Amino acid sequence: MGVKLNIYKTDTEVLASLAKYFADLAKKYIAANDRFTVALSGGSSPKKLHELLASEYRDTIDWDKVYFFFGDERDVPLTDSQSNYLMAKQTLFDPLEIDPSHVFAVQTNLGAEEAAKAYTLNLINFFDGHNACFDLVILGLGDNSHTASLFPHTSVLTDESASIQALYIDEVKMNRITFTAPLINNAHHIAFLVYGAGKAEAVKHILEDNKNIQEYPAQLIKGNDLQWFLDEPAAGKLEK
Ligand SMILES: O=C(O)[C@H](O)[C@@H](O)[C@H](O)[C@H](O)COP(=O)(O)O
Repeated sequence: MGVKLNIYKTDTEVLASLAKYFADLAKKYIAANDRFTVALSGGSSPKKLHELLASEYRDTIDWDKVYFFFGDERDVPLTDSQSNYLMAKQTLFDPLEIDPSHVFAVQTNLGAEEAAKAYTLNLINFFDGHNACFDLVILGLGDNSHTASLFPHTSVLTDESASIQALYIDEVKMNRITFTAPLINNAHHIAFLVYGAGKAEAVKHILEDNKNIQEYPAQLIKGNDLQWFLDEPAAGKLEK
């Protein structure tokens, strides 16, 4: 399957569509495998998605069979306002009273390098030694065309291993722990959640410009089912 663009007039419609997609996949995989594995995105865009899932889908998804991971994390305490884990805890895990044993936070208390190694072991254990294959990976997009913590001109962009890497990102002046592109691309389904005119340039770079992964890292993301959930402002620079 190729890339599917789901473009809506407003961010509210984008979020509603992705929430339904999430719910449909959850039901499908829970019915098939008795579990649904999802890697969440950080940043601010997913907050409203989480809140929508925790409210509109509280009673329609068997949340006790959903297992949560993080496509990337900042090297800060899990209580820090910059923590992707804390954002998800506040907007999704706490409202839904998710069993903490079903949430795999990056153990940043170990330090970035050790946290990446520990996370890799967690994935090996969870996926019984097989290459981690998430049912769904949700991604955001930075206005500089990064996704997860795959930032322009960083060493992780050419890492061909399906793994978790820790690296210092000069652009944000902090260590990050991130899935590599091959690990993301192993997923059954990948969904970009991007809204707002500020992302329009980056969306065009990723979807229409010539291949240049150092400048536009999100071009690395490929998959069997790769879907973009966009509002019209974010899609505003695409060829009509
Ligand atoms: O840890 C992170 O920051 C995210 O994983 C990152 O890749 C994010 O998705 C983009 O930076 C977009 O962030 P916004 O949604 O806040 O624009």
